[in-house]
Amino acid sequence: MAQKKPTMRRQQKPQHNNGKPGLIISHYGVAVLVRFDNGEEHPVKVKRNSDHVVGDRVMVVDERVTSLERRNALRRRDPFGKVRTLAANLDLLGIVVAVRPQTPSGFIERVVVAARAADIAPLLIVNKQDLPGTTAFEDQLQRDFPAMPRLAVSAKQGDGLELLRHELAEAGRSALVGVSGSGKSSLLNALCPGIDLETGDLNEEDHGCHTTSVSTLLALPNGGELVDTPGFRDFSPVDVSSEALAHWFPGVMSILEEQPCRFRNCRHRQEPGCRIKQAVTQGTFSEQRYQLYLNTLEELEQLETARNEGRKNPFCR
Ligand SMILES: Nc1nc2c(ncn2[C@@H]2O[C@H](COP(=O)(O)OP(=O)(O)OP(=O)(O)O)[C@@H](O)[C@H]2O)c(=O)[nH]1
Ligand SMILES: [Zn+2]
Repeated sequence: MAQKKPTMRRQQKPQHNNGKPGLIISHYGVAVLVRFDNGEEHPVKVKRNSDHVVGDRVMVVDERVTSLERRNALRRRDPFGKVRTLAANLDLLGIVVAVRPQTPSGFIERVVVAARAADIAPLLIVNKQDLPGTTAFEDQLQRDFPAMPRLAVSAKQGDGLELLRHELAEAGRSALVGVSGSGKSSLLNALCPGIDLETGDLNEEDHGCHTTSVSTLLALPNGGELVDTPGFRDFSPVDVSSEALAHWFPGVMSILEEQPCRFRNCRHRQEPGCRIKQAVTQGTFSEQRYQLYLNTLEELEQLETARNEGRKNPFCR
């Protein structure tokens, strides 16, 4: 069948009314840098609390940015209860940890839950291999997260970077998360020589120190893209239903695959015949991790109750 000829009106429509498709590659708080599909890059103003993030496919019409539908997004609740989107359309999430500064207990578990629930593959990146104490730290990670893919690197000395480059190229689009000072910016600088991201001298007293203020998407020389996000000390997942939590929580499924709980909808609290409670009693699931599971479950249930009652996020201060 002959193709319908485009009308004159369509042909004459000015470019800016049609909108220009692109990708957000940097976020500056009040503006985003968009790489348009024609290769041009321009900053475009956005409202300070707009939900546009790095990795968003966008349409820009008359200097107004509209984010298109996301495949996924990494979101967390900040310490004030506000939901923050960190990046969109990710394939892999690198969780950067190091022997110093210590990653707070539960941080990795909660990031893993958020990543898995958003269909983003988590990868533990153990940085600062050059520091003493790393071997013992790695042994602990192996005991705590036996099923998690893990890579040992040193941004400073270059160890493991070839393998990391390969993983990132294979993955597609990745983001790095980790506590402040774990070395995310240093890793980006090492992987992308010449970008010169600001790195901070570690101040042991100032746990809240931030050296990264802008989130950026970088094209890696060997393939793949990487988003740098600011560091934070806690990671509270938001896009996980309380019912699904156990499914994503590290260490739970391997127990339930051996033998499930008596009740299919068991939340692993006080239900009779609960395999997770049993595993805690037998010492095969740590009491500390179980507490973390219960706390996260409680938080997610509170969020759901508030949502169902049309109330505001109960954690907002
Ligand atoms: N010894 C050693 N120090 C490192 C390594 N990687 C990073 N550092 C140091 O750790 C400190 C923090 O590094 P950054 O790259 O700024 O950490 P960050 O995770 O980006 O921190 P935020 O931007 O605050 O989130 C700096 O003093 C780095 O020089 C490493 O492999 N070995
Ligand atoms: Zn159970």
